[in-house]
Amino acid sequence: MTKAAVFGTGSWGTTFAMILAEAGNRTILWGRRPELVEGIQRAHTNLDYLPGVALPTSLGATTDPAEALDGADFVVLAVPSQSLRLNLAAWREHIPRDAVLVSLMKGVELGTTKRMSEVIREVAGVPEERVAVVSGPNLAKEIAQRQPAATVVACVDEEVAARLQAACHLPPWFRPYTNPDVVGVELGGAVKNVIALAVGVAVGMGMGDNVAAMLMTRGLAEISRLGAALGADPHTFAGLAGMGDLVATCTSPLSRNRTFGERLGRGMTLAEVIAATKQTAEGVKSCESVLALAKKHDIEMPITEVVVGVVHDGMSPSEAGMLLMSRSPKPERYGL
Ligand SMILES: NC(=O)c1ccc[n+]([C@@H]2O[C@H](COP(=O)([O-])OP(=O)(O)OC[C@H]3O[C@@H](n4cnc5c(N)ncnc54)[C@H](O)[C@@H]3O)[C@@H](O)[C@H]2O)c1
Ligand SMILES: O=P(O)(O)OC[C@H](O)CO
Repeated sequence: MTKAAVFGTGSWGTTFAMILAEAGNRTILWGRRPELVEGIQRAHTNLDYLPGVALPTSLGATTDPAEALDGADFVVLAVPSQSLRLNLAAWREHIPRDAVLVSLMKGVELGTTKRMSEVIREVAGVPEERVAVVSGPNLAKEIAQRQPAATVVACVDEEVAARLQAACHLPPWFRPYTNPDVVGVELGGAVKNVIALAVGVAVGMGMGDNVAAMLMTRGLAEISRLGAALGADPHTFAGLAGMGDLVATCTSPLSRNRTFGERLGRGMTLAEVIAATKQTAEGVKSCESVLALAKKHDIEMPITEVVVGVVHDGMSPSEAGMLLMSRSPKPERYGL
């Protein structure tokens, strides 16, 4: 039987572990906090991240990385992006030689501007054929409540992608598609969080659907421009990991990124919003690394730029709106 070790007992790590367990894989969750791990083992609940959700009784949990990794075929990583490097360095000695490392994370590393699959390859010392990414319109809470969802499993090795697809295919609940375009799938997931912050700010300011549609569409243009510079397949951005995830995240009140932006748009200070945010809103940190990555490749990302301004540099939401709307007029496909 295939074994999956899932690192991170947050909302998505736990939900994806539920899928893997119910799809018939021997699945174990690694978590930092003994009381949370004990709740999963004994009461089959994760009260902090998925209250009211009954976890499969077959789903194991441990605080010991060596126990989680022993005999694992898939090592699934679902910790906050900025913590991956340090965590993985502590786990790597226990990772089985042939295991496939799977990123569920949607961020870009600060400082290095590396995507999560790049960090994994570097820290674990594994070739790209053994690194996969899962990304798509996957709001964890909806999936944990057993609403249907689809996702994308990306790996340059199509046989590995197909194996992971089979491992997490759970009809009629969870439907994974494969895609060899790791760069595009990963970028779609990371950059949509930045655009969701922008949409949230606009919603918080009382703006309507025209503004949200404008930001989403021009946001997709930013994602596509950056993707083209990094060698992604442009078709990926029209798919689930591109437009699909952008729409889900920018329109759902369940999105932590959109909610974060909405609070800023309503006039809360950054410190107040951070204090009110209990879970990971990756775009808050990744907006800076995405912008740095864009600058490295000489790509214009005006929405990302004002998100960095509002979140980190004291720019007011109305100033950000003014800046975007006062840019020189251009053909729609400018820069694409
Ligand atoms: N929640 C979703 O709907 C969803 C869906 C798809 C992808 N993702 C992505 O999955 C990743 C994980 O998100 P999540 O929603 O599960 O986050 P979460 O905020 O719900 O949980 C984060 C988990 O990481 C742990 N953690 C926090 N800091 C840590 C550290 N320094 N070292 C180790 N563990 C640490 C927390 O205790 C918690 O278990 C993110 O990159 C997110 O963008 C989330
Ligand atoms: O809650 P968010 O904003 O982190 O978004 C969650 C998922 O990435 C949606 O696919």
